[in-house]
Amino acid sequence: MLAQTIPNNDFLAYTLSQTKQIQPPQTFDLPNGIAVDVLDNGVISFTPLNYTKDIILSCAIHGNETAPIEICNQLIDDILSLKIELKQRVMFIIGNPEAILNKSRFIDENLNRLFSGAHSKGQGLTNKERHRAKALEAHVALFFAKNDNKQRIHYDLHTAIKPSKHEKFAIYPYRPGRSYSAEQIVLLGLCGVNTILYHHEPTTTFSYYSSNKFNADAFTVELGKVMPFGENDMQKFAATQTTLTTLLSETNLPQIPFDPTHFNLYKVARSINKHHDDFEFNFSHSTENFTQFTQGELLATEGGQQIRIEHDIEAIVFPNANVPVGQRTVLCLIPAPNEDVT
Ligand SMILES: O=C(O)CCC(=O)N[C@@H](CCC(=O)O)C(=O)O
Ligand SMILES: [Zn+2]
Repeated sequence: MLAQTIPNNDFLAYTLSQTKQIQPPQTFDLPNGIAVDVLDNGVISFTPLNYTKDIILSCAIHGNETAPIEICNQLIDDILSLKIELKQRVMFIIGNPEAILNKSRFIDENLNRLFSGAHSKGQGLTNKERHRAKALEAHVALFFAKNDNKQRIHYDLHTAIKPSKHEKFAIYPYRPGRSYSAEQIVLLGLCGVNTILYHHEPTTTFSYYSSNKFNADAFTVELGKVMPFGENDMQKFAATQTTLTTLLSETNLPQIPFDPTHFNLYKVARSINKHHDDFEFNFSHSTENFTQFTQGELLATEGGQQIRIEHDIEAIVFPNANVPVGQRTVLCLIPAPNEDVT
């Protein structure tokens, strides 16, 4: 039965084989009593009899970010083949299967700019990413709706286009009125993620959607640099894989106090959006994420205007001039050692 449903327990291969002809939702039980629901193409949930957390692990919101896909597919295989004794309810999402097949970040539009209803604004539901964003929002809403007394967690796993001075880092979505979670930052640290960026405003990303709409402990987690399938050094992700396994298979997590000196803590000072087609950075294409600039330095030009560094020192992340007008070209960061973490 199981072998027929997901051959070789390879959910990625199964998902990629289904992009043209999507099967209706399927439900079955594992021999250890875990209920498995294949809810949509690339969406699968596992429900143990008793649990305390509702966890979402998503990957391939950008189709060419392969390491997170390999990590999630391995975790799914480990659950299906009973190597992991699952103690928490979990839903895995392979975000954009068609972009995976196309080996590209997206097909028509950046999926991670289409959440919190952005899919239906402006031009409306006119392409596959817009439909997918709407469908994924519904899956998240249904998954989290089942319980309102469990801890909700969503790690949206990515890899970055540029190399980074801090290889692994997480974006903590804007959450006014809620302190940051020490337990979660410590857990990210165990994943090898020792750099945190506190976002300063609402966004249309997947992690912000889960954080804002469902009070989830949600993060965009950047695990390294984008590589094609077969070129990821999986040793670099061993701590992440082990810690996510612990998250899924333990009832109680290790109690480690949060020590801010173990982390690089930044907050977003500003997000620089593109206003003109001629937007250009004043630094080389090979500049790494977290490169620092000093006050007054010229960062970029567009429409005859100069954009300069405003604070004493700002570090940049995700520079990308090749985005549509209106979208983010870069985030400028300043140190944030004293945010409210409890
Ligand atoms: O390396 C890059 O330029 C982009 C990597 C990436 O996909 N990052 C996410 C961050 C989302 C967030 O700000 O939470 C994205 O740009 O969608
Ligand atoms: Zn990404």
